[in-house]
Amino acid sequence: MAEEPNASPVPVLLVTGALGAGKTTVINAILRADHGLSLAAVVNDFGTINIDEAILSATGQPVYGLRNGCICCSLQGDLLRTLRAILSVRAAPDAIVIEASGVSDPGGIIEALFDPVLCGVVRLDAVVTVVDAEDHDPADALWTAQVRAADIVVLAKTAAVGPDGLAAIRAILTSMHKTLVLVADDQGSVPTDLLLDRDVRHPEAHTHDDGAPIADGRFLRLVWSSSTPLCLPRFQATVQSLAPQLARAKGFLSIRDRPGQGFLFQLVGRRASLSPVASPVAGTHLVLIGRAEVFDAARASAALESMNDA
Ligand SMILES: Nc1nc2c(ncn2[C@@H]2O[C@H](COP(=O)(O)OP(=O)(O)OP(=O)(O)O)[C@@H](O)[C@H]2O)c(=O)[nH]1
Repeated sequence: MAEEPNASPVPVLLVTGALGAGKTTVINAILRADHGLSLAAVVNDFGTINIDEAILSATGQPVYGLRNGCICCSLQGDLLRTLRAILSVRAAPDAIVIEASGVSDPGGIIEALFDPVLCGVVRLDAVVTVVDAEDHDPADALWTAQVRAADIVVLAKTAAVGPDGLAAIRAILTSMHKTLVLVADDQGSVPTDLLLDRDVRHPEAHTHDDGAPIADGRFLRLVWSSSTPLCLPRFQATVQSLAPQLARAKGFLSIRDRPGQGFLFQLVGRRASLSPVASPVAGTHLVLIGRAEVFDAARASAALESMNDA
């Protein structure tokens, strides 16, 4: 592969959901959105004609089609080959969006992404499950598997259901412990700040962005940086105290007891992780996205600052 040995793994957004739920529509909106990132999409139609590939190619971002199979089983080898091809171009994309076919259990794809060859060069960032607000079957095992795998649920076709219908599907998702639920508009648009890495990969764009509203004011973004290496237990305690207010958080950390080693921190839904990164990290740079109704950006910023108190 052509990428530099020390480059950080390219984040992968895995988009899953039932047949016809609205996955391609959502990916189309992600590829077209004004985030300034270069993306590549991998689509997996369960048929011989790759319609999704044709639709998404019109976005101008590179699209790679996997034909006539199902990534979760027979196409795993093809997925690995395709990801390697994407990463072998001179400038690797900022992120890769993979559309699973509607008949896929995302477990197989998630497993494929942890392939020993791939896991140093790509990193599963989030599983996004698109749910048709009008037409869904919570008794269906595949639907349940797709929703259970989700870090983020995107509700599509909500205009077709009234407030009661929306409340009903929200109640089902809440009972499945899905806390991060976004509502797509008719064009499939959702706030890409919650899905993509822009703030972390291009931090210079948001250094003075404390509590800025995003996504029609439903979320607030806080960017916090520090040149002082963090004390890990204090960081963990602070994140734990803030987590109930947060929809998403991520960033690069340097930790006092691990000089020279950078870490990537991720919080999505209820899942938090800290993983070492190959490239060196200068200081700490965090992006927190909180739910506007509960998130106090000033207090969160003060809590983060106090981690550096002697
Ligand atoms: N009215 C309405 N139609 C939608 C919305 N999202 C998707 N659709 C329509 O629903 C149909 C299926 O949408 P796709 O985005 O192709 O769904 P998909 O999940 O990619 O479908 P498969 O790849 O076949 O599994 C298309 O006709 C879309 O135009 C929405 O929010 N509102």
